[in-house]
Amino acid sequence: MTENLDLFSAPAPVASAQPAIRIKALRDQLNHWAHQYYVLDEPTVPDAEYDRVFRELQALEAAHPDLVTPDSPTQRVIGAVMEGLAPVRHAVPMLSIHTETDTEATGAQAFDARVRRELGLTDADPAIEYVAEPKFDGLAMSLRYENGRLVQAATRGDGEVGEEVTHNIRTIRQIPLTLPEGVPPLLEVRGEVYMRRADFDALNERQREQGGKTFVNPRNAAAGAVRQLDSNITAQRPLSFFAYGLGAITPTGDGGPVFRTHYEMLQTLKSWGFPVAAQVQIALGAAELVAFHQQVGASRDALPYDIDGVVYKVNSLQLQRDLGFKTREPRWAVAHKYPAQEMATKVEAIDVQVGRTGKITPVARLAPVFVGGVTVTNATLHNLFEIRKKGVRVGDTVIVRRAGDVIPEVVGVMPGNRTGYVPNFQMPKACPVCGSDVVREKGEANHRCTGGLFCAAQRKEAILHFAARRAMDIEGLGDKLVDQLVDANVIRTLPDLYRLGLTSLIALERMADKSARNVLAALEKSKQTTLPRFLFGLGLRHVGEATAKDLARHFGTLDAIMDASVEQLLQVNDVGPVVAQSLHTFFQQPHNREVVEQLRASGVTWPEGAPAERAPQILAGKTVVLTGTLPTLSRDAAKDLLEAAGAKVAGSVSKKTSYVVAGEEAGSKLAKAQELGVPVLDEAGMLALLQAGAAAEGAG
Ligand SMILES: NC(=O)c1ccc[n+]([C@@H]2O[C@H](COP(=O)([O-])OP(=O)(O)OC[C@H]3O[C@@H](n4cnc5c(N)ncnc54)[C@H](O)[C@@H]3O)[C@@H](O)[C@H]2O)c1
Ligand SMILES: [Zn+2]
Repeated sequence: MTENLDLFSAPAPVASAQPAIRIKALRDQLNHWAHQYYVLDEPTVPDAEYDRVFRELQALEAAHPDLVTPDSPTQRVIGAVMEGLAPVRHAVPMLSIHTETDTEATGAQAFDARVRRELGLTDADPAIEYVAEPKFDGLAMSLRYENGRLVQAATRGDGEVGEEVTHNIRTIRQIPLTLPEGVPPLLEVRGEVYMRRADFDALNERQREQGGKTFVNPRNAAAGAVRQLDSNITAQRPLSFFAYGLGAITPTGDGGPVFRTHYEMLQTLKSWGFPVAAQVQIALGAAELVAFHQQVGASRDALPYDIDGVVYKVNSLQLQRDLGFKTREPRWAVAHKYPAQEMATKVEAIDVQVGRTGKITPVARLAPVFVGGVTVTNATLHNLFEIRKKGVRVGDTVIVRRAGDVIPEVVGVMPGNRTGYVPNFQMPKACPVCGSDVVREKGEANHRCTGGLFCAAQRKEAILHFAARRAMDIEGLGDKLVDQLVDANVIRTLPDLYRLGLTSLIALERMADKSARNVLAALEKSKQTTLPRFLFGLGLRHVGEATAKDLARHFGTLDAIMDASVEQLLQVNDVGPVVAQSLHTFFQQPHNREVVEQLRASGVTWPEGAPAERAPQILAGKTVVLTGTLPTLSRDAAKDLLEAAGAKVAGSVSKKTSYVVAGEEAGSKLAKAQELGVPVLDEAGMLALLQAGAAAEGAG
């Protein structure tokens, strides 16, 4: 391997000196990589590197035809049969496709010119009709149907002999198991098994969370899934299929050819229930092939699956027969690639980034590399475990993948490129943005900053959460305004919200005087709240509305919660070790306590109660109806308070109603209460009742 890699990094001088030696070295290298790629489903170099070495070998062999041997990778389809899978001899060989490496226009023109020359056409003859298709990045599959039933599915293997994978292919829902009546008695449909990008990302995310093996790319994941011995594993890997051709076929009826053109064949396969890509289209002459290449290239990122190029095929099946085959590829088709989605480059440093929810993501700073159509200088390493598993260290040459709009990631390390000792990457102990402790919870793969409210990286998300309807309910404080406030550095921590003045608001772009006043009024109103809302609003990890209520009921006061030990927190309903530890860590951070104190100092307040066991259930068994708009409390906040005191909050007034709490524009419910003689309270009256009742109960 080391010897191979020396060659890989310093090809030129050897090449000129000893073509025979160089040719042998290149073949060994390609065979080695192909074994990892096709047999082990574990490529160790990007396709672009493989292709580059492949082209070098092709060029050398072209210059020294006497050195060409039939076993050269340029002369045969590479592949093998995995142990445990039965070999299948293909009735019609499954070939490769010649790759046109020229630029957009010249690639298609070169192919068209070659086809015309081989068919003996002159400039006077009309343009040739082609079918242009996406080149799906998966693995080739041959599906054999006898009398309309799927009887065998086989991989390409070395083109002559593939692997039987029928048991696995049956788990793919897109592949019909039976065909409509009237199909040829023997029919081999060929196409590509692939994995959609979203399915691939979800699969890897799942693997990452469970600490399992992640896959380098969708092609690799699909190949691995298809070549399983246990079809239960395949069934858990979401695979898809596109049909693009035929193998053996017995003609129906009169024995004449079943199809005249490739396009007609694809349309028929579609009508029989096979997925055929919507992009497939007829193209007349080189010009339309070029247009197709451009058009599909422009929409490549938007496709839900990876393609590595497009394929041009002569449409007429008669012309295809006339053109025939070379050793490893048909003369009537060519693949025209796009810029690679995986490239090799060097890791110059590893930094960390703090996300909006505090997640700390290690990021590789890269030597700039052109991949997936853009220049990439950063790629995610996901988390510490992924770094360890892949063995990435600073200075390594790594494989970077950028497909679609997905953020670039490091998928692996090129083997054998490290020359000296390089220390392993370590997670920082303190958040690089705010300096708070960085922790990793038990059973979690990700590290997080505990800075929460204090951490600038988490500020926007934290403010939006705090202002949410179910939290502090600050009307008018939405996405755009929060972006503006944080970007202009007007708000750095939550307490800054309550320091907002008219001038600083109006200074913001597109902020009218009226809306500024509304925001200030909403802020003022939000100060009267409840403990569960306040707790929920702090956006503590794992503390949703229900947990916030449980905590408030159990401890009664915020101070009791902040000072609680992990053991004490564990006493609360539904609070497990993870939540207890996370809460405890949060309130141990001086920054977080300070934020809470400042909020209280700016006037945020709530009625505090006693711990749950002695909670004053002064309204136990009473029904209360809320109606109209209260001056300071929102409906939800008032409801929380009443329920905490044991009341049932009902929607309509009846004889059984104990109290009606009425605000402005109370309307018919107020009238009904007066009619039935039910006591009516305003907000102040309600609060007085709750406090007086609590005091009386506490004394008694
Ligand atoms: N990274 C590595 O180590 C490594 C090793 C070996 C090979 N490779 C890669 O494998 C590829 C070489 O493979 P190949 O010789 O199998 O050829 P190929 O994969 O480039 O082309 C032939 C294949 O294209 C597929 N295909 C997709 N869409 C198609 C369509 N519409 N019509 C027909 N066929 C379509 C079929 O599966 C067919 O077998 C190269 O891309 C190479 O980089 C990589
Ligand atoms: Zn931080």
